[in-house]
Amino acid sequence: MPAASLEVRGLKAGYGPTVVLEDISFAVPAGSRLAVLGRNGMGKTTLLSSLMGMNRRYGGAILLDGGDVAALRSSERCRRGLGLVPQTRDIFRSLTVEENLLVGIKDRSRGVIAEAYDMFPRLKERRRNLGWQLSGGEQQMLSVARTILGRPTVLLLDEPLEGLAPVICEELMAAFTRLAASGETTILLVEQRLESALDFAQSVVILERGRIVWHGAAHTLRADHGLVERYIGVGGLH
Ligand SMILES: Nc1ncnc2c1ncn2[C@@H]1O[C@H](COP(=O)(O)OP(=O)(O)OP(=O)(O)O)[C@@H](O)[C@H]1O
Repeated sequence: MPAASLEVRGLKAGYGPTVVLEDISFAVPAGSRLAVLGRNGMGKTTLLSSLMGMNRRYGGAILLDGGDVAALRSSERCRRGLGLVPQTRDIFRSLTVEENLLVGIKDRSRGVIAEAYDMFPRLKERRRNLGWQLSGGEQQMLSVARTILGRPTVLLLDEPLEGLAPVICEELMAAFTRLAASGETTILLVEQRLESALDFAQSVVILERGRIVWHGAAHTLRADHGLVERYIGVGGLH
């Protein structure tokens, strides 16, 4: 399946009675790469979980290739092509790498696991290891690989580089870039490492207190240190 477009219109969402996101609107063309930036606690994770239908929505539309999925439950949104790699790296710690991948293949044949091993050869070497025996970087690769085996047409990545060594970050970013280049997945990346996010993304939205305060091209943000200091913090770019 080719990548899908994503359009969010007037999304208002939060947790129980607490409204976190207000009036969120943006569009991501099919096959493109968007970075979602902002300081801690500004609503980035809430945005991704709201797109997946994992918390409360008060209003607004979420259009996947033009079809509104906002009223659908999470499992149905997954079936329609949304895939999330959560910040918590949710792998099964007591299952092997291969067993974790089998969970991700949905109704496809076991052979597709080779795709995950092509993407991250390290996982093949460790295929009989249990989840808890993996390093943080390997756990993240497994979490990403498992989501990708579900063939998402829009992939949501929540701070995939958090706490990882630079060499592992490079390996992950290279894999995301290859994935984006395949034309099969539109990618939304939430990331604190600004340089990596701007190297990867074509466009950017910046969240502040649950609202979009800036939306534009990655190269425009990179060139505007004043903007970076204002919304992301001093030292964001080197
Ligand atoms: N389960 C929850 N119940 C109530 N409020 C929550 C819940 N999770 C997050 N929030 C609140 O929502 C706001 C946005 O949090 P969120 O985690 O989306 O921000 P973030 O930009 O992803 O931050 P970080 O970079 O620290 O992960 C914060 O004020 C937070 O306290």
